[in-house]
Amino acid sequence: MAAGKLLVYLLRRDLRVTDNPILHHLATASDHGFTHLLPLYVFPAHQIEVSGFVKDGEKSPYPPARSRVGGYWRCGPHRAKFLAQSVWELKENLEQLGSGLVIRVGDAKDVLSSLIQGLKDKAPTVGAVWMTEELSSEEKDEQEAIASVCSANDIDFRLWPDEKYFVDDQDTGLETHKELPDVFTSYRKSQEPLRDRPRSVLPRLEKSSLPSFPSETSVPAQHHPFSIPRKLDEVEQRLLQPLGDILADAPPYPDGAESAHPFRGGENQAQERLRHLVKSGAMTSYKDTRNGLLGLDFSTKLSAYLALGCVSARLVHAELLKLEDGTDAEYEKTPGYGEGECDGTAAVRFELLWRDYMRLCMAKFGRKLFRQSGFTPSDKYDKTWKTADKRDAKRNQTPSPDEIAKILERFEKGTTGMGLIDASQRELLHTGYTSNRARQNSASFLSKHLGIDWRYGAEWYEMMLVDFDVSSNWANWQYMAGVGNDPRGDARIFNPVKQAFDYDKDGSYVRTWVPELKDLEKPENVFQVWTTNGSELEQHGLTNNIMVTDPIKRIEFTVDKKPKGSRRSFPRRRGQGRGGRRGGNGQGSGSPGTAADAGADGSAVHQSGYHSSGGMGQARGRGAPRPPRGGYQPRAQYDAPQVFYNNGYAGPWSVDYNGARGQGNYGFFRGYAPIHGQRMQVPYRNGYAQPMYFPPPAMGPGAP
Ligand SMILES: Cc1cc2nc3c(=O)[nH]c(=O)nc-3n(C[C@H](O)[C@H](O)[C@H](O)COP(=O)(O)OP(=O)(O)OC[C@H]3O[C@@H](n4cnc5c(N)ncnc54)[C@H](O)[C@@H]3O)c2cc1C
Repeated sequence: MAAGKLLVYLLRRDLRVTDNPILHHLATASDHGFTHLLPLYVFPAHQIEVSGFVKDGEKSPYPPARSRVGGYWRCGPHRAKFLAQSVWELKENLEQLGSGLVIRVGDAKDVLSSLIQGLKDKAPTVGAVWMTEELSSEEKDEQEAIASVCSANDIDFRLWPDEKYFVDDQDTGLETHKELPDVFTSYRKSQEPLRDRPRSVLPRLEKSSLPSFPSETSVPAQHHPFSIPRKLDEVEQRLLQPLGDILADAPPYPDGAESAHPFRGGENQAQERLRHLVKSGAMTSYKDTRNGLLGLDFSTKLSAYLALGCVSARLVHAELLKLEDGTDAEYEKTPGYGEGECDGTAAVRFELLWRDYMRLCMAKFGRKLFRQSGFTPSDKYDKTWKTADKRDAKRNQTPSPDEIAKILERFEKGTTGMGLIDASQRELLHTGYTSNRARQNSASFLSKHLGIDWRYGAEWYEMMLVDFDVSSNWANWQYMAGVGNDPRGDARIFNPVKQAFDYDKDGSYVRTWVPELKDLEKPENVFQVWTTNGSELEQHGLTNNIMVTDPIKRIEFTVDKKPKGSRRSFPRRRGQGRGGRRGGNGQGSGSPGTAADAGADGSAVHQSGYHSSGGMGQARGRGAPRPPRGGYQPRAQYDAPQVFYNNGYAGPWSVDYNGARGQGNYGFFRGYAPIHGQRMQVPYRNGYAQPMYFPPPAMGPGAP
């Protein structure tokens, strides 16, 4: 090996050669002084189980990579695979540039120490270690550990800013992270217009422009007791093998169900996906489709690539600019070509800013990201969570810790009896992905409806999500659990039945992922199977199904009021006309439970809670929930809640959203919400459920 100076570039979540500041610097600066470059990726033993790489007869020196609260694997099979593919593609791309990638497993500081020792007194010697800075606590600890290894060996260490985000850290206007507003809207306003914010993408690297890759024989082998296979499928297999069955008796993959995220990892795949999204018009229509639940293109599915740094947010922005400015003939036929920013592309930027914001919150609040009380200041925190851990449970916790453990298992498997939640959980289990809408509902269900420690959910997601990202996941869970930076806190609760009616009108999504329910006639039964009448249950072999006999939560969803201005039923109809489909559904005057529970206004009042406990134990609100201000806000306004309804607030509560939203829609949203309960009324006409209109009747089909 030639004499010289070697730079070790330790990659983590910057798995790309395009728009990579470190590689760009090495390829273009003439004064960095390195003759050799050793790009290094380490599968980190504390975050991903690496015992599959241990040689026969040996034992891993590292503890199992399990989560703290729920004891789950920290990285499940979907992300492990996607990560391996991304690392492999990075290796191939570096090789195409005339460089390479060394892949190792273990603790990064152990790997680095062993490399430094192995290269000691050889040429080239290790002159420096560089890595991209991350702001999460574990990654910061790792950075410090690497820095101390370097310092002990008299080696330079440098952290580079992480440039995979939308607005560059230097351009946010924040002097320190402490200045970050606690409300997203304030931060957003400080950054608008978003289209002007991102920096340009760095130029593509020329072949052979990087310092030489050291000869293979000079690079010390993986440290004991691990061995690294040379083929991608073997690496994948070693990562997956220790994980075993994630859940015993998990529902099988449903026949015919198609993953919304069938994508392979890697930066080429990311760029291909990005170009497809722009060319197909999916970016143009994003604002209208982003709340979809089934299919590939209702949303971008770029999250997993963004999380691993296979693509930078500014590259996404740059591709949108080509469409908006009409500067790339490839997009000539795409709607919106050359017409500037449209609602769809603006909404994508908006979401990318959310991602930035979650990361900045993490920087601001540090380890509070993982705290049960979240970002909430201790003096304002008064919650009690239900737990499966006997040591942590309050005395007389109801349900008991053992019962909570069973409830959690059913939540994870998707057998709660709440259709939307079960579909989402099964989709997640089988594919590693579930939509933002479904995630919000699942998180709200676990934390607010069931009152279970939200960290179980966050850890479960950490294991299962293909796109897990520490700040996006944990801060979104906090947000949904009411301990994060949602200004509405406890007042924002998603009703999964109403949400299902809104976003899965005919139940296609639930039918796809919970196939036991696919032949049920009425969506309301699909959304809560226990509401189905006895003969239909029997007909479909569901009579003894646990989702019927013991639903974890019952939400009374009454169908007994006329909507204002509504004229027709849900847009997609199967079978006969209105009367045949909606009639006699048992949800109106004859719905199960409603007659017995009829309240003063003739509609249902239902004590909703655990099937066995009859209470949520969450009557600790900080004031009555407010209706949204400023009229109906479509999702693109984002800060406006989709659903408000009571959860444990004392006293009768009556809100007329007609007035509040100013558009005359959603008039069904009124009445009393009992303590520990929710009661919703969907529009009801001639005995049939009516649609919840969007757009509002003033513009849509229900307009007078
Ligand atoms: C409980 C919960 C957990 C979540 N966990 C993660 C996670 O671990 N990793 C992750 O990337 N996202 C997470 N999200 C945010 C969001 O659900 C996903 O980013 C999105 O569903 C990914 O699909 P997509 O790429 O098609 O998103 P799109 O709708 O196409 O959005 C474009 C991009 O914007 C970003 N984005 C969108 N919504 C959000 C958001 N609410 N917060 C932060 N970034 C957002 C993502 O990078 C996404 O790829 C979570 C949301 C909730 C409610």
